[in-house]
Amino acid sequence: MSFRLQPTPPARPNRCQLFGPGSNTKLFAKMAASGADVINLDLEDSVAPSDKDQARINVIEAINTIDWGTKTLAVRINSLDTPYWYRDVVDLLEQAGPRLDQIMIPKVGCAEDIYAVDALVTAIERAKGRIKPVAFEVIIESAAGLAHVEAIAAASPRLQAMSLGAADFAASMGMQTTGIGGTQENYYMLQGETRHYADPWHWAQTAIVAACRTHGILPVDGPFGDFSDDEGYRAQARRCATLGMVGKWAIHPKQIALANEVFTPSEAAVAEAREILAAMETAKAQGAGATVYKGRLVDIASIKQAEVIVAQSDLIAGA
Ligand SMILES: CC(C)(COP(=O)(O)OP(=O)(O)OC[C@H]1O[C@@H](n2cnc3c(N)ncnc32)[C@H](O)[C@@H]1OP(=O)(O)O)[C@@H](O)C(=O)NCCC(=O)NCCSC(=O)C[C@H](O)C(=O)O
Ligand SMILES: [Mg+2]
Repeated sequence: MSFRLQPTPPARPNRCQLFGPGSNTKLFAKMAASGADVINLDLEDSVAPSDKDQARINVIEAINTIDWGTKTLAVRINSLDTPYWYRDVVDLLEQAGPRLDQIMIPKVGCAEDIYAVDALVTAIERAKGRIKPVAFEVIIESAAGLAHVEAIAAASPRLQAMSLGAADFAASMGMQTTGIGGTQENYYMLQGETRHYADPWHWAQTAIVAACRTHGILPVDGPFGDFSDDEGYRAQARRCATLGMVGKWAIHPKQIALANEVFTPSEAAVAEAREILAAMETAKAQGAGATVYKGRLVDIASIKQAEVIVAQSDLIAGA
């Protein structure tokens, strides 16, 4: 371990991020009443170019007038290769009230993208006397984004969360698929006649988790497009939770409960983690750094592992 301690990410629940197009005002109240921890009002790819201006107006009005409870409230702006993004930032920062928590920056390719948005946001906050600094979340969804993921994670103290955007990522990488997340038909190894399916998103997710954990940011998995496939969503979410991600997007309300279920540690997992902590307390009192729990080794590293589970559970219980 480096002598530098690993920073802790923001202590807020981020199990499910529910998306809705900024052009579809009928969804806003339903999103506010949902069980999602984070709301992402979208100005980007779910909004047609002809609707961009109106969507921006809708979103600002919704931020200022709807009761969003204790949810983290975020807006996905347009990407830096479009003519829309600066107007998104200016209007949001000038016209949306303090209830706006976060701006999500899509298609980030390098740390300088964050620097550019940070400079604009900082200038407007100073000019307008905004007290609460707006946080950032970013989407890694291009080859460049993944190649520069660690520098991006280090780019601004505003950065709180980072997601993998499977659709744009697949396109940027030239992947032969139109699926958004999940199992891919041609990604398998052959053993005799049997196909063993592997996970083509795994390496990108792992790189994101490592960058996030290095810099105290919440790692999140992005969309799962087939919202008729609950078990497919669950399977991908479980793999992400196992890898260290804290949550996943929902692009339809039926995915919210699935995300909350997977990213809330089960009672059994929490009970086991507490038993490991107790076993290690007993071991330490006897001068031992390792002991046996249910027939397997537990040692000082097991304390940290168990503390991760207990901390996740406490965070959600206290939210
Ligand atoms: C996908 C949808 C267009 C489907 O909408 P719809 O046909 O209306 O679905 P249903 O009829 O099944 O809806 C049932 C009820 O649920 C409400 N609803 C639907 N969607 C939402 C929502 N997002 N939030 C809250 N409530 C919602 C309907 O109004 C129905 O209500 P009721 O009539 O009262 O029963 C639609 O779900 C949708 O627009 N989803 C969000 C799409 C989106 O935001 N996409 C952007 C994120 S994904 C992305 O950008 C890719 C990423 O960047 C990458 O690169 O990977
Ligand atoms: Mg995208």
